[in-house]
Amino acid sequence: MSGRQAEAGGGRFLSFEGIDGAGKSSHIETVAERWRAQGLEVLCTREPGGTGLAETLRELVLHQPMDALTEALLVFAARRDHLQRQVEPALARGAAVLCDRFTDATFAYQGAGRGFDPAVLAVLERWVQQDAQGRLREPQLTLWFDIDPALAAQRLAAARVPDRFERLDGAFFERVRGGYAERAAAAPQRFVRIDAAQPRDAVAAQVQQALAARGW
Ligand SMILES: Nc1ncnc2c1ncn2[C@@H]1O[C@H](COP(=O)(O)OP(=O)(O)OP(=O)(O)O)[C@@H](O)[C@H]1O
Ligand SMILES: Cc1cn([C@H]2C[C@H](O)[C@@H](COP(=O)(O)O)O2)c(=O)[nH]c1=O
Repeated sequence: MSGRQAEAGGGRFLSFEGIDGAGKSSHIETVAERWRAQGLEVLCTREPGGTGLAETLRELVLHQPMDALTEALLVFAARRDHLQRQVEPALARGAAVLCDRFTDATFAYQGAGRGFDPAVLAVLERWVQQDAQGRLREPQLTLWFDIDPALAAQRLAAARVPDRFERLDGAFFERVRGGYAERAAAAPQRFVRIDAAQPRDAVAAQVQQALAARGW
C-alpha cells in the first residue's frame, strides 16, 4: 500500500468492510442520512458495482464459476470503471463517498480467502488506483465490521438466498477475516475495527464514535 494517498479534494472517502453478513450495509444509509442533513452531497455506492458496467461485472463475479485470477481481474476492472465514472468525480465535487467494500475486500477475499498472490494484487491495485503523480486512491477511513463467521452465517441464513461467496464454508470466512485483520494492522491510521457482534444500536454507536473521532 502507498504512503502517498491521492487528495480527496475536500471530499470524504469512507469504506465499509467485513465478511458477508457482518451487518455493514444496514449502517451506510444511516451515515448518509446524517451527513445529508448536514448539507453534504453523499454518494452511496458499492463494489463490485456502482456503474452500469461494474454492476454487470458484479453479476458475473457473484454468480458465475471462475478461478481466483479471473475473479481478481474482474473486481479490479469493475473498480477502475467505478473510480473513473463515479468516485473520482464525486470527490472532486467535494462530495462524501460511502462505499460498501473497496480494495481491502480484494486482499481479504481473493488474497487471504482464495490464496491468490497478494503481490500481484498490489500490482493491479497500483494500475487501477494510482494517479499521474503516483498517489494511490484509497479511503481516508475504513470501518471494518469484525464478527465471528459462525454468527455472520446465522444472520445470513435468516436473511436471503446465498450467492457464490455466501455459499463458501466457515474456513474460507476465517481466512477472509484474517485477511482483514492483516490489512487493519498494516494501516492502523485508516482502519477502525467495529465489534459487529453487538446489537444494532451498539454497532451504530461505534460507527458514530469512529466518525466523531475524525471530526466527521
Ligand atoms: N447488529 C445486528 N444484530 C443482528 N442482526 C443484524 C445486525 N446487523 C445486521 N443484522 C442482520 O444481519 C443480516 C445481514 O446484514 P447486512 O446485509 O447489513 O450485512 P452485510 O455486512 O451488508 O452483508 P453482505 O456483505 O453479505 O451484503 C441482515 O438480515 C440484517 O438485518
Ligand atoms: C469488492 C469485492 C467484493 N468481493 C465479494 C465479497 C462479497 O461476497 C461480494 C459482494 O457482495 P456484498 O453483498 O456487496 O457484500 O463480493 C470480493 O470477493 N472481492 C472484492 O474485491
